Amino acid sequence: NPNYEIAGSFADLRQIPRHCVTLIKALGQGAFGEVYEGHLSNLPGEPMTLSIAVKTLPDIATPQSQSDFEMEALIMSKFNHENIVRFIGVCFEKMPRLIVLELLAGGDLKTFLRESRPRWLGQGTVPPTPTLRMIDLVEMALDVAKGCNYLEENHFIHRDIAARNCLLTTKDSGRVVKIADFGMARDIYRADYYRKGGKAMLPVKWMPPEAFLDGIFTSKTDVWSYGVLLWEIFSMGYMPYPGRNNQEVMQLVTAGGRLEAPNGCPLQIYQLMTQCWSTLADERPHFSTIVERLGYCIQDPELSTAPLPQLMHKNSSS
Ligand SMILES: CN1CCN(c2ccc(C(=O)Nc3n[nH]c4c3C=[N+](C(=O)[C@H](O)c3ccccc3)C4)cc2)CC1
Repeated sequence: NPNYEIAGSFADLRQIPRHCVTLIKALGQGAFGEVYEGHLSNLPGEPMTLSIAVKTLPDIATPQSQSDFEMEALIMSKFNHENIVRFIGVCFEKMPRLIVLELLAGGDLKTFLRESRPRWLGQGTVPPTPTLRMIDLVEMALDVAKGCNYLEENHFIHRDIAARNCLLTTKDSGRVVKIADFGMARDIYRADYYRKGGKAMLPVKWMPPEAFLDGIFTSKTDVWSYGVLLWEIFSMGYMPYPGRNNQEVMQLVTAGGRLEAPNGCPLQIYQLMTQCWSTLADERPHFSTIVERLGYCIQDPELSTAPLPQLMHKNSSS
């Protein structure tokens, strides 16, 4: 499994002195402990104070989750790409242990999409905030595709590409989307996601048949998941296969069923999604092809200037 090529030990991780890190406020509940916004200052040779994100491991963590935590840091420290969250360093000298990462202040992609739906204000949809345009959606899709292409080039299988695992630098225009969670790849690396609750925990709605039937994972697995992420983006943050549970989705997909085109989705985007969902893994495009095709979409004036369809219902739960 190519992911085992992650060599190096934890000693290689950049250690940051604890006094350089100041926690400001909680950003959200991580899988381990809290994720905080913070400041990094007084680093030798670095006069500036940096805004950072800090993942903490609670003192009461088990030895297993301590090594999970270290493994996640080791994985992220290997990457160097503008569409993957930057690893800055670790503070393992005392509890709580900290992983210091680039701050992405816009929050996660799924929440952003749902918040960006034109709002329903009685007699019609009047967007109080400038709503997104089609080109914004294509640019966000292209950001994630570039990050995925980097992972594919480096023979790294992510295993959990989904809008919930991507973060934005800002909600405003000029936003950049980055892949920011490597928890699934880490669990598999430690070969113990069964410890984590096994099948019930698997992101079935983002997985191809060979993955949920036979446990086969390759970069073509990530391509299938990326197709579902594309569907998430162009549906403005819907849960895929609305109204169906994991079991029903597995039956539907193995029988050849696929997600339908989101309302108003450009044809060439939906065609790209369906190619990502080819039953035969080898028929799914490489991420380099996906990057190229989305690049053309951005150049297409027809598509990129199209307004988003006014979703004619409230911000429903789906
Ligand atoms: C009004 N809104 C409310 C929400 N708000 C936020 C909400 C969450 C965040 C946030 O978690 N930012 C992060 N920056 N860097 C990392 C982050 C998380 N990381 C992690 O590693 C986390 O584990 C992670 C990874 C992927 C997705 C979620 C969480 C690394 C920022 C703004 C903006 C303003």
